Amino acid sequence: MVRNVANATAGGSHAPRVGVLAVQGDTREHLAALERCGARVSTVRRPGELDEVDALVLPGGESTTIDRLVRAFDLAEPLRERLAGGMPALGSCAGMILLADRIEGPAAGQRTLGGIDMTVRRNAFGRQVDSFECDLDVVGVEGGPVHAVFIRAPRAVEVGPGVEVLARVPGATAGPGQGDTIVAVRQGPLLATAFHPELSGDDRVHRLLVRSAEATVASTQAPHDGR
Ligand SMILES: NC(=O)CC[C@H](N)C(=O)O
Repeated sequence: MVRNVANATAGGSHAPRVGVLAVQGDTREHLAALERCGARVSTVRRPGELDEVDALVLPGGESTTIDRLVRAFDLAEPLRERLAGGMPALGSCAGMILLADRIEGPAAGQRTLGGIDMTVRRNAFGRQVDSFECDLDVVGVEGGPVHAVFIRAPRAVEVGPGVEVLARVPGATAGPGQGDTIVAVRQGPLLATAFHPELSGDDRVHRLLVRSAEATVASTQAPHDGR
């Protein structure tokens, strides 16, 4: 049951509205995590719904399918514009791929929305560790490591100078032949994780997004309209 906690943020200011892109992939767990962080939430399938949100989660799923569907729903250009315009966003797994400026050896015709200056490799952990879990220290997340669930996850193989690396999986965990691998990054208001933060019952990664959305909303509100 989804609870309305719209007034739960400190100072009684309006809680930000955070959308979850809902064309394919897992949305329910993200919506619940965002609500627990004090956001108002909604699903986004159309450009008009995108206009309503202050921030957006791009969930995991299948990045080629999500790419096809956002284009079919006329969402690709509006999404690119919002991302380029500074809307805070969190991309998880397939969502991380969508936020990447480049894919290594993309599937035929596959495009991304872009926003983060990095190259990602899809299904980067090979068969041995197709899916795995581990505890990771994530820069900016306080209170100990995050339990990270990886499902046919990508990794960043190259990041530009403006990209902050938030987490790496040690080579020993990532599997034979792998060095330390970049699995969480931030560039300005855009966050991406190769793992699924919505599946661990730990809302601290979502909280980073909601904080960023609160800051964006606060900076665009007139000084005296917060009552
Ligand atoms: N869990 C996921 O989101 C998997 C991502 C998927 N392997 C892709 O390339 O799109």
